[in-house]
Amino acid sequence: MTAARLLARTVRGIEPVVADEIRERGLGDVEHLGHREVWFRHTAPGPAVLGLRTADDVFLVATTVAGIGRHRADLHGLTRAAAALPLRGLLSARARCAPTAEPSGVDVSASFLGRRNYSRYDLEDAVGEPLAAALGLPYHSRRDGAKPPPGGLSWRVTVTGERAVLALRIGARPLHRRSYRRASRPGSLHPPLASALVRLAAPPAGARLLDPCCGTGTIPVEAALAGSGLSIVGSDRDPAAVAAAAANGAGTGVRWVVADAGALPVPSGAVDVVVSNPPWDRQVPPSGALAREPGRLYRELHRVLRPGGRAVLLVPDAEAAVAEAKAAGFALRGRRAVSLSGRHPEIVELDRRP
Ligand SMILES: C[S@@+](CC[C@H](N)C(=O)[O-])C[C@H]1O[C@@H](n2cnc3c(N)ncnc32)[C@H](O)[C@@H]1O
Repeated sequence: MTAARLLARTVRGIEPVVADEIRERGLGDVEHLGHREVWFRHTAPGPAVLGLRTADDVFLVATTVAGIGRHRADLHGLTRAAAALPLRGLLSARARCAPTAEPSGVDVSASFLGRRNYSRYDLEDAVGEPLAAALGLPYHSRRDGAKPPPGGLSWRVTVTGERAVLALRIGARPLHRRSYRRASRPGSLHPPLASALVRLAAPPAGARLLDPCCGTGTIPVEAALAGSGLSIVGSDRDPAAVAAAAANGAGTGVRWVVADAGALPVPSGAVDVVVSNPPWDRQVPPSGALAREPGRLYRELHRVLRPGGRAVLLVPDAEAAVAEAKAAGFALRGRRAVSLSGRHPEIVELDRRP
């Protein structure tokens, strides 16, 4: 049996974390990592691929097409390739992963790097129209900001250099859209990134995990859903944020607390792992003790963590964070830059020195 090629898309900077999750869950053999992409293969992919928590979305690769330059005429090659796709095989592979009702239509989302003499909508139409015709379904263009109705077959075209990749989304909606998200607020963290932070912290089964600036609770909820029987507390100084977190985390067993991260109601050494994205200046400013004295966070984390405990934090200024963490008694284990919505924060991994 020929293996299906799959493509997981994610946040720039956490591709290796996604690759690890794919391997660990036995979802396939990782082939290579690209810009926001992880390519893998599986002989018979099943519904488990939709359980990937660190990916934004997962697709079946339909084909790759060379010779897609910067001229509009170059799109003809893509149109011919889309019209000739072996659709039956693709659709049955998708149905094995995600049994769905009869699709309502076809939609396409495209992206490319570099200057081109066509728009992303031209690219989408070049693929969407022949695909819809071959499938006997209506084509729902995204031109002028139109939103395709739910229940369609969603395709993705990515052009890098002169190579286009055409792929079919497996799930009915993007994986990053979590069904637990009832409440959102400014600064809510992208769930796959929250999940990646938890994986980097690698809490052992039954560990005590704390997010002292939990906002709407994305990190504690992702940690709870990862399912290794953790004992999790999410706290925040803002009661409205804690109420939102409690709504998002209903039924997860996470304990929610209103507290200032500079003076946590937690005994010394009572925490194994801290995972958090502390307040960012422009988005959600620090308040209370953290506004008066930013280094206070690291001293308080050092106090509540047991010796050898770990903190994984997403911070806007890694240089400043690492300096403060070292002064408080942490050792730097690693750091990696990520790109998200035009911003470039860093993940810093810290070990609490004994
Ligand atoms: C970037 S947001 C966290 C977002 C969160 N991860 C989510 O997904 O919603 C930072 C949070 O820090 C909180 N915060 C600001 N100052 C604080 C302090 N002194 N103690 C605890 N929380 C604080 C804010 O209320 C805000 O909810």
